[in-house]
Amino acid sequence: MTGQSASYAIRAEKLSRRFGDTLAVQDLDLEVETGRIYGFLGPNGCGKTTTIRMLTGLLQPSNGRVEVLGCNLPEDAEKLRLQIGYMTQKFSLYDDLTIEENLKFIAHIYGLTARARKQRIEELLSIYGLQEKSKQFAGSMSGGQRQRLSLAAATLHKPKLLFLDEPTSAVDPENRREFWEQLFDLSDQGTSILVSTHYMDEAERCHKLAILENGIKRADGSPDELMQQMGSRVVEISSSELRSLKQTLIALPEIISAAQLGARLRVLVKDSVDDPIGFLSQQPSVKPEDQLNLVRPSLEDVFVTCTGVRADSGRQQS
Ligand SMILES: Nc1ncnc2c1ncn2[C@@H]1O[C@H](COP(=O)(O)OP(=O)(O)OP(=O)(O)O)[C@@H](O)[C@H]1O
Repeated sequence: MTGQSASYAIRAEKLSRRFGDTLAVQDLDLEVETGRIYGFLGPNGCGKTTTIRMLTGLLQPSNGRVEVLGCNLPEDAEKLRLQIGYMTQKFSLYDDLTIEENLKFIAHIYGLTARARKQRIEELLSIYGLQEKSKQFAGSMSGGQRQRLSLAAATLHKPKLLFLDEPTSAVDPENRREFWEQLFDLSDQGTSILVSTHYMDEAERCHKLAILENGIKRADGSPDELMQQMGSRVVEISSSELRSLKQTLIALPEIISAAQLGARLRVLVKDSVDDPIGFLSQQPSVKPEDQLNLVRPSLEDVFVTCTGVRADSGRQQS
């Protein structure tokens, strides 16, 4: 790949990976700008981990080209190693070492001198609010603390690029929010971040994201761009007969999905319908007293329009 690579932390062209008969990742083109947070949004099994492993140089692609921080992979994987941080889905630290011992161990691996090690560990314990717990065994920490320790370990060597594979799947909403504040601090300091998730609220925080399904990128862009260009419009219907209304509407070819939200039915209508409210009002199952409103799309609507499934379930939407 040539030109413009300085402004991109990651560039991939036609990246593919096959496992036997399974095409886990298929012809993925990707551009992640330096200093930005880029998300992979998709259900379990859509190829997020496989892609991340190829981008870190840990897994050889079956096809395609990858350039990460100016290194061509897989040839330059060793050169890249010290410049990236990788937080995997599983807690990969030692339960029977304390928080401080875990960080010391990682610092040894990165070859920090005793002085640099002490200074950096103190800094990390403070950034991630772990000073009071530094002598506690990692195995006895809460989900949120483990996650903070994992982030401290992944950033110990101040990597330019950070890969986070579903980093918040085991933590509560408050810890998730705090975790994202820390990611924005890192991004503000110039760190590029690639994060995979199946949470809509997390995806919406990314500067840009790619929606993945069955190893294929269905759409990419900023959350706003994706919502503006989604190819459908959203109508919410308040009615007394939501269950039967839903069944009749989803049988229409113009309707992408209809999902009940409390007392309302959220209906995705294809863009080919000029006047979605007029169209729905004419349906015999919609009663004159029903209330119909055109509403702002959410990222979940984008996801359903692109894939026909919900990101957090993998099930077919109806
Ligand atoms: N080492 C492997 N051998 C065989 N198949 C694999 C291997 N790794 C991944 N796969 C398959 O590739 C597909 C994508 O898996 P991948 O783990 O990348 O998805 P994912 O989106 O990260 O989901 P999850 O969050 O569940 O890990 C799946 O069908 C999976 O079974």
